Amino acid sequence: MLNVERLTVSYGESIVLKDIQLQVPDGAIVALIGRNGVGKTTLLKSIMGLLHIKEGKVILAGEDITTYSTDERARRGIGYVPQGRDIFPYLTVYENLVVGLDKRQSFMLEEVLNLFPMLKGLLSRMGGNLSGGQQQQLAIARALVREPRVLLFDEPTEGIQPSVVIEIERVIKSINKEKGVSVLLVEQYLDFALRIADYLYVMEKGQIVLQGETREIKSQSLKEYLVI
Ligand SMILES: Nc1ncnc2c1ncn2[C@@H]1O[C@H](COP(=O)(O)OP(=O)(O)OP(=O)(O)O)[C@@H](O)[C@H]1O
Repeated sequence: MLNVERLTVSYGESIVLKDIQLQVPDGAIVALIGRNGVGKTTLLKSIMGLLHIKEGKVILAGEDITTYSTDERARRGIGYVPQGRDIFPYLTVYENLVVGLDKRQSFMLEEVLNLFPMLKGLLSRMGGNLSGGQQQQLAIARALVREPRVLLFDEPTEGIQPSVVIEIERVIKSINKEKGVSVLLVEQYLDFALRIADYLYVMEKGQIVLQGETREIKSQSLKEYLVI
């Protein structure tokens, strides 16, 4: 579904991603893990077209989208739930969901709200008045209304209480199994990544240092890459 080929990205003179190869197969859940500052967010932003790519390609369903704008990538089916969630604080939950939405997509709203019953009761509440967990669910719902084929999550469990983490896990598994949405998630919460992902990539200093099927990777070797 999504292929990143030999991607190199820099901020000014400093190279932050070096020669990254990563694949999200059709219908798979892939987790990218690694310590703070190794380049995980930079990779998601590069896939989304938010950063200039120095070398390499991003391929979506066989099509080279490397030169496409962020909007064009979104239209072609890449959804993005950024770190910090980017909810509009002075828009209502409903407005946050539909802002910028095409008329064609409005019918998806009902279906998405069924995945998040909690949001149904909050539609007229201001986005800024929601808890962190509610905002995370709103950010996921907002991405889903746009019917992505592949969904990128940047640390969906960060700062979220355990009961909501379970809810988010349920939703991600459900959209993956029932809607066939492929998922790439960046995560520091190792147990969550191990529970949810079919395939894991580990990143260190801008490079992929370990990868494999989740069930085949020893959690001990993962911990070695994650402890400070
Ligand atoms: N806009 C920027 N300008 C310059 N350097 C940046 C910029 N954004 C990030 N960096 C640097 O690039 C490196 C990778 O950052 P990135 O945010 O991608 O890491 P990360 O693995 O997602 O970390 P975290 O888990 O803390 O979000 C870091 O050294 C960071 O300081």
